[in-house]
Amino acid sequence: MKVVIASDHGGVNLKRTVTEYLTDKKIDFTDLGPDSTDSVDYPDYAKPVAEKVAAGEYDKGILICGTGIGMNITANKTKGIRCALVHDTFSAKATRAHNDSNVLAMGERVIGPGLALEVVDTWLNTEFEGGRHERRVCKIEE
Ligand SMILES: O=C(CO)[C@H](O)[C@H](O)[C@H](O)COP(=O)(O)O
Repeated sequence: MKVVIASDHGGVNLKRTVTEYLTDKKIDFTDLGPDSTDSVDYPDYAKPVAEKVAAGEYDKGILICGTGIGMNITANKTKGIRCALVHDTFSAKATRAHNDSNVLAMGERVIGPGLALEVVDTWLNTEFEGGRHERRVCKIEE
């Protein structure tokens, strides 16, 4: 699995925690930045992640800002992206199983690092169920 990840300044610390987890799990990932807490604009980082996932360069994307909301809104403007804003493991599982979400958005100012890693682990390791959900995902794409 190939993962692309980015944040804004409000998500850079949680992004470091997540990239350490990805490294530990030997998951192939690319970090599109930023590397510091200097203020940046989240659309500048969310859009490239969405475009790379939509183009098939990566299987999944992870976006982290203060709330996750701005990055979630931005990513979902790209055709083919189903970005889910998630801060609990039930939703992490459900959005993979039912929505086949291909980008995960989280907020560093919302969730602690321990739960965030559980969310990431659940989201990366849950398969799409297909069946009735396939029909609904097709309707989103239409
Ligand atoms: O996009 C967001 C809100 O929808 C993120 O939380 C941003 O990280 C936040 O807006 C950044 O705010 P700041 O006051 O410039 O740090």
